[in-house]
Amino acid sequence: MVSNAPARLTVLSGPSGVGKGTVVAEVRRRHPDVWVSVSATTRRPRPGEVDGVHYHFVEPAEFDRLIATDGLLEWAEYAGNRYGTPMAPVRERLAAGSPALLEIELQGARQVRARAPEAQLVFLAPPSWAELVSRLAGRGSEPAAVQEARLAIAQAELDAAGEFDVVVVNDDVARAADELVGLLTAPSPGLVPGE
Ligand SMILES: Nc1ncnc2c1ncn2[C@@H]1O[C@H](COP(=O)(O)OP(=O)(O)OP(=O)(O)O)[C@@H](O)[C@H]1O
Ligand SMILES: Nc1nc2c(ncn2[C@@H]2O[C@H](COP(=O)(O)O)[C@@H](O)[C@H]2O)c(=O)[nH]1
Repeated sequence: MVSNAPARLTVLSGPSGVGKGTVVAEVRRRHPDVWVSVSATTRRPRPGEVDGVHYHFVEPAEFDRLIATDGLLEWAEYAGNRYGTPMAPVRERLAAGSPALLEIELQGARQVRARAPEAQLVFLAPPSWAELVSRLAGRGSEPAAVQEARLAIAQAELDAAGEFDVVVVNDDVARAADELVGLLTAPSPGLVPGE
């Protein structure tokens, strides 16, 4: 199963509210051995989010330090906050021959492509624009102005779907998770980013 798959770095990207976190949670419910990177962010935690589990919640100065010490595989400013993938855990996973999954936005996906061209880039798309708007509003985790900002970014992200190796439509969580599991288990060459 997933734990026996060859080492591969997979990026899951897609607009805010499309369901990336939901689909990854379903994949991990079925396959707890799937390893997902925990990002660093300057965003404040939402209710229920746990430091070190959902994100490493850091102050801007600590994020500056991570950048300055080349501690991030990629990072981006998104809707007023910064987000980045800690480099060391990803390198350790891949060097040990184990796959790694990143759930990140478009700018970060582009940086991974430039730094690790063999990475598999997967775009999660909504079934429609109206459904994306409805999911983001329905989640209710951001005020209306922040939802608007995220939707403005989402337009550009949807336009970039063609840059990805695969597009998975999240019309149904179970079906999208099936597809993602298939991609995570597909054969690929090994890879250690930054080497
Ligand atoms: N296939 C689906 N059908 C209906 N609702 C869904 C589906 N997938 C996810 N959702 C719902 O959409 C909302 C947004 O999902 P989620 O938080 O996983 O999105 P996300 O892409 O991780 O967002 P962000 O990038 O902002 O973190 C949630 O309320 C979730 O329950
Ligand atoms: N470039 C990166 N993007 C990341 C990372 N971790 C998460 N994200 C993406 O940011 C947005 C907003 O996330 P939210 O939790 O505030 O809703 C979303 O698209 C995430 O996928 C990262 O390390 N690098």
